[in-house]
Amino acid sequence: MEKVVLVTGANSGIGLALCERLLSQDSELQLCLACRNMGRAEAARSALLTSHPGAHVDLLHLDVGSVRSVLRAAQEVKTRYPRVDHLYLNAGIMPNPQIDVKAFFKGLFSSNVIHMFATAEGLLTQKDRRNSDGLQEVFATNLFGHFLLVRELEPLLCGTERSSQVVWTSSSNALRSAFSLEDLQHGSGAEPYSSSKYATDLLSLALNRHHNAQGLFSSVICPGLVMTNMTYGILPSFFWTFLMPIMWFMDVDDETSEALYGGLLELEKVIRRQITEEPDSQ
Ligand SMILES: NC(=O)C1=CN([C@@H]2O[C@H](COP(=O)(O)OP(=O)(O)OC[C@H]3O[C@@H](n4cnc5c(N)ncnc54)[C@H](OP(=O)(O)O)[C@@H]3O)[C@@H](O)[C@H]2O)C=CC1
Ligand SMILES: CC(C)CCC[C@@H](C)[C@H]1CC[C@H]2C3=C(CC[C@]12C)[C@@]1(C)CCC(=O)C[C@@H]1CC3
Repeated sequence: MEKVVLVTGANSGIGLALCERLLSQDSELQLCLACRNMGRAEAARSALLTSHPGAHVDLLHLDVGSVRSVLRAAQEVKTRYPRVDHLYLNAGIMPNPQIDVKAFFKGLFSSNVIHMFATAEGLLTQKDRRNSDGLQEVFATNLFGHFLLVRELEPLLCGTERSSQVVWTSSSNALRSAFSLEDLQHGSGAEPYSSSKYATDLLSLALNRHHNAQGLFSSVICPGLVMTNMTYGILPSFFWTFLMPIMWFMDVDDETSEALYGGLLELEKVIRRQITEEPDSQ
């Protein structure tokens, strides 16, 4: 049976790249691009069909920052599909980002430099505002609209014979220090993005607690630093050209992960030898 996969914010950046990858891995799936800007959604669909002719790619209008739009879109999904196998909650915004240049140069010469480049902690603030539903826009878009979508699609995600996966695009910029239960929407702080991403991580945990028994499994991913409209909104592209080599230099993960892999293979050899040489104690 064809898998039904729905991706929010699928018309650009990470969402569109994800759709490309999904179709490369399974050309049979029914892919639904859930987007706010339908012009860009059409263009994304054409691009996907050019690289994957014959693929099944649908469009759905969804503004995750609007409660009415989420309810309407969820209703539409229920009429179109019998279930949703994978739900990628990827749409996100970081409005009016400001960089604290002083903190950046201070961090550059501190022992905290890698952490600063990896998480942007202490570097970034945003200017948020209330939307027409009376919610803080970053919270509404990055978290609450998606929460509502999951709630509305529960019948298609839970209780079916197969399990379903909900995957959130979170961030290394998810900061506990930015989040408060007393101010869920981060109306009074200057780090709504970090707060919304930390809340995303918490919500994913809670969804597992509430829904694993019904076959819904939630997880978060952090894509690292990716050049998209979001990052080009933080600094203009020529800046990134200069910064990228430093970013690669800072990225120790590949090397460390390879070293870990090698270490584990060595340990595996030792352990295997040990259990074949030692008599079973039981
Ligand atoms: N780039 C990076 O380095 C990182 C990004 N992320 C996360 O990745 C996700 C994707 O961002 P990225 O690809 O970088 O940036 P882009 O700006 O390229 O993509 C954001 C996507 O979200 C959509 N979107 C924004 N607001 C809404 C809305 N109200 N309703 C529906 N869709 C909406 C945009 O569509 P539209 O055309 O309508 O604007 C666009 O498709 C975000 O959640 C972001 O926080 C996480 C870590 C790092
Ligand atoms: C002042 C300038 C010369 C240099 C500033 C560097 C910063 C622009 C970047 C350093 C770490 C980056 C980062 C992000 C944005 C750009 C930096 C702050 C993200 C917050 C982008 C979106 C995410 O979700 C996570 C990223 C973490 C690292």
